[in-house]
Amino acid sequence: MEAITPNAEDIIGALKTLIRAIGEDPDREGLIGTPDRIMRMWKEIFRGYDPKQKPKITTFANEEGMSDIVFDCGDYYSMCEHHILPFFGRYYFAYIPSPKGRILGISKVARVVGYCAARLQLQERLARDIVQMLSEALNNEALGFAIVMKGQHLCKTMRGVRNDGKMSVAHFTGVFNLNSDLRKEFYKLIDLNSNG
Ligand SMILES: Nc1nc2c(ncn2[C@@H]2O[C@H](COP(=O)(O)OP(=O)(O)OP(=O)(O)O)[C@@H](O)[C@H]2O)c(=O)[nH]1
Ligand SMILES: [Zn+2]
Repeated sequence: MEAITPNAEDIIGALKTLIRAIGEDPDREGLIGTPDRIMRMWKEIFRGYDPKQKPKITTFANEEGMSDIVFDCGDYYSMCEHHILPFFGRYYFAYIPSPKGRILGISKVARVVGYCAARLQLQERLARDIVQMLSEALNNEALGFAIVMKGQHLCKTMRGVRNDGKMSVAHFTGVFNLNSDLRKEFYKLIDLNSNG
């Protein structure tokens, strides 16, 4: 199917229609700039569709042949594909480099998380997209990846079922799948990094 690339006027017109649909006047002073603002905001929060904004993932030769667990964690913000409402939370990531391969520049994990999250997502798919992109950057030579994503979905808190909206996903590859001791070490690192 051919991609539709509507022009700014069409997008602003569509947003005005939606604003009218909720019973508002898109031409009143407070709302006059809103469609344009949403259009610019979507460019930013959905930059994950733009290949030009794909982060460049710096890697280094693993000169010492290390195969320790490397851990990183941080926050993420994404949008659920069912309701286009935010879900967000903490991610906990680990990998074990190939002793003969390459290692990741560690800030690139957060950059990849941010890029993959900037799409209409499922929390489950987001976890896999992150691992896939980082694994490919290491020529799929790393020994294994682990990721836990905790998330709060506004589509479960501010509407619908209206409960606390918490969801967690854990995804493992390679040695993390094969070795339960490694998974335990990973969960210990999550505990160490969860308080304070
Ligand atoms: N597995 C998964 N489900 C999600 C995610 N984000 C939202 N959902 C769920 O997607 C489902 C969509 O269900 P539908 O029945 O089609 O939509 P709905 O009528 O708005 O459902 P309610 O939220 O129960 O009112 C809901 O159960 C949401 O909670 C996600 O990241 N992963
Ligand atoms: Zn949703």
